[in-house]
Amino acid sequence: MADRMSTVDQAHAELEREQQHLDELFDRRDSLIGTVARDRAAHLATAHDEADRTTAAAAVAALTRREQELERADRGLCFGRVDTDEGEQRYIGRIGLPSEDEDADPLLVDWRAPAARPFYTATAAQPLGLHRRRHIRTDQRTVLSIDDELLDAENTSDASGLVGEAALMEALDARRTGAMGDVVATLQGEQDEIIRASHRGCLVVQGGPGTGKTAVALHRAAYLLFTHTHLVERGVLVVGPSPAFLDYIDQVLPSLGETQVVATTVERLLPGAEVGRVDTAAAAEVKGRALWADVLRRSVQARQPVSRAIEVPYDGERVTLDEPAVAEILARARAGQASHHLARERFREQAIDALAAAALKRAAQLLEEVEHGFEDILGKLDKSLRKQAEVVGVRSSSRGVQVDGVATAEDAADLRRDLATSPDVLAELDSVWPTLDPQRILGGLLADRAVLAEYAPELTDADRAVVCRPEGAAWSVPDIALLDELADLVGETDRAGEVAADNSRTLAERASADRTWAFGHVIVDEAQELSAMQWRMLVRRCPTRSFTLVGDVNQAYAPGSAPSWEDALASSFGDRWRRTELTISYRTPREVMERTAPVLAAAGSSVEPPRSVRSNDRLPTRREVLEARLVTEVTDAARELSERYRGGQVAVIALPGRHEALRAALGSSAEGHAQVRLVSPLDSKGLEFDAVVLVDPHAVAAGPRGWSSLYVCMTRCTQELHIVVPSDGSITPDVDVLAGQGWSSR
Ligand SMILES: Nc1ncnc2c1ncn2[C@@H]1O[C@H](COP(=O)(O)OP(=O)(O)OP(=O)(O)O)[C@@H](O)[C@H]1O
Repeated sequence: MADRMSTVDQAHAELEREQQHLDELFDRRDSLIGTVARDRAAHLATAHDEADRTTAAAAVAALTRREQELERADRGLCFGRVDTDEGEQRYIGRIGLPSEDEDADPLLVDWRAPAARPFYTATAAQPLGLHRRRHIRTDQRTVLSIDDELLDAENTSDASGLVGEAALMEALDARRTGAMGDVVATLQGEQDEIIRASHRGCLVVQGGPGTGKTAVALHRAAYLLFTHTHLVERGVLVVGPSPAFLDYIDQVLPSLGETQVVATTVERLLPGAEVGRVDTAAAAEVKGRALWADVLRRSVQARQPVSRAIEVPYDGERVTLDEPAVAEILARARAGQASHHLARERFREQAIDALAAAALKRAAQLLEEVEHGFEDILGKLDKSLRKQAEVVGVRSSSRGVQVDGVATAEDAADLRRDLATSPDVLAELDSVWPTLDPQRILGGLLADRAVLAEYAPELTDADRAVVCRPEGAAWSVPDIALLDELADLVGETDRAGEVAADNSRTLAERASADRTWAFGHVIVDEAQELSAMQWRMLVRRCPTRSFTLVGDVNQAYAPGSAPSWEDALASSFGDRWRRTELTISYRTPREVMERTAPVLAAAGSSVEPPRSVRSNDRLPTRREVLEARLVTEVTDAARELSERYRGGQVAVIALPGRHEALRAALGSSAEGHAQVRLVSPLDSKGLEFDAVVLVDPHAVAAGPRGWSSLYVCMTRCTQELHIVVPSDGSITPDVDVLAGQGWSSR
């Protein structure tokens, strides 16, 4: 008893010590916020003119970012400590806090710093110079509990290979809130390795459901921005599968103090193009094929200008360029890899130069004639000559016309400017080389099967039939990648990109407004869903090809999505990518995960589902009911779960055709109970809930990519899965992989 008391006392004393330390950290953080605010005010106060303000802008932006980072760090400011063999204690936190004494060690080490690494990777077998790892659980400024792991060779408690197992299990068992949180306090070794991998080239992270791919991808974004300062300038692009998914992950990066990130879906990447239509699966598959790059190039090439003579009015005279001269200018403008609009811009510049030279030559000729005494021509020239005379050095006076015959550079520049701003000249040049509108080109191409046959001979008649649509119809998600390809071929018309150049705007605003913005790194979640044309679109956003792609080929849903990473990436990355794997499922309990093996096999996969880190003894249930009773049964199950998982999230996953009836019956969730959400299989991708009621799974499996879709639906729960099967539905025994052992009937 005495021993037990002393252990309790000891634990209490440790808790007190950690509380004291946390208080000191918060004091330091608060004082740093004050310093940053004062520094920022000083920068602004000393900026007297525009040039000062421009110089100060970068420093002010950096200070603002630091202030936001400090302010947001109050949840889990410090979450860990490592004790080294040398007797050093190093605290690990969400951000770094320097000591007031510049020569002293930091008070808190940022989780991304190299010095924090052993916290995530040390094991009893490989202690990396540590003898203790401590997880510190806090609520704002209060220490709630501490949990120690001793990293001695005799300690076999980490045989699971998990880091901070107690803290991890507590995090995984917690109620879901509907928003993803960061996992910075409990990152595991295999995740840490991926987060810190080199940012160069393309890294593919394959992992089954719940293995932490999304978590790893987002923490990697934060790590890369912390470690490689050049990325802060260009930002990191995070591409997710749907707006619902972006809402779900919305808070993770801000909680990690990151603002230099643009999170979006692939179809929102093209400024000015809106999606308002859903393609059939067949149309989406055809539109995703890489061959469209050639089809679209041909359709732009067919709109190349044809050489012809140019004639423009200028001060009562006609200035002309003959056809061979225009042909030469066109050829010069087109040389190299320039886009349609960039080449057009060159053409206009050179054509105006040539017209100006022709106008000067014509005026000089006229003046020569004047010098030789053709008074009648003088009369004819009258007003127009006076104007041109200024250009070529003719001075008129009451005593008549004086000619020196030489145009100054300034005169020539004036004439050129006159031509370059003349509406007649611009209209003539436009008619030779008009601007192109990607939306009109694609609209025209998809509206006419004969045109499509001309430009897309690679497609079959059946393919062309499925992609044809009425002119003026709204755009679909796959159309956006085609529009983006066209936008790239035709190039920008005004290259200024006012918003993109406006340094007072956030990086997200500037980058989102500019199709040509080059990001420092791109992270793609659910990357297995992207088509070849969408990959091309993304590669254009990062010319250095610095990518992290996370996904699971076994969860692929998109029509035509590739069966392997090799196939998916061949057209855009060739073999210039490396692959790594996440193997442990943190989300889905073992009891549920085991039931997915036959589904995965039916989906055509040869791999096993990932190993679950948890078991909770709750067998998934299967209830068979008559169709007429199905809505009642689902509603009752959802209500029961909603009460059991108070404060959490329950999902009813059903095909959209069942939503109307289910929504009406489910109504709104009772006060204090778990929120019940009705989602389609597609929308459930990437999300998670405490418990899931899956409606008519055989109908899900019967749809396109059905088994993969069913695999996704079954792996969304952190605690319980219940399936409701209509007993008068069409389950053929040989496909009923949801029967047999491992299911409970209640
Ligand atoms: N190291 C960790 N500590 C605590 N929680 C973790 C950890 N790794 C993952 N998780 C949690 O596990 C769950 C699944 O993670 P995540 O959504 O990143 O998996 P995923 O591989 O993207 O899943 P899916 O492919 O099914 O969408 C999340 O709740 C996440 O917060």
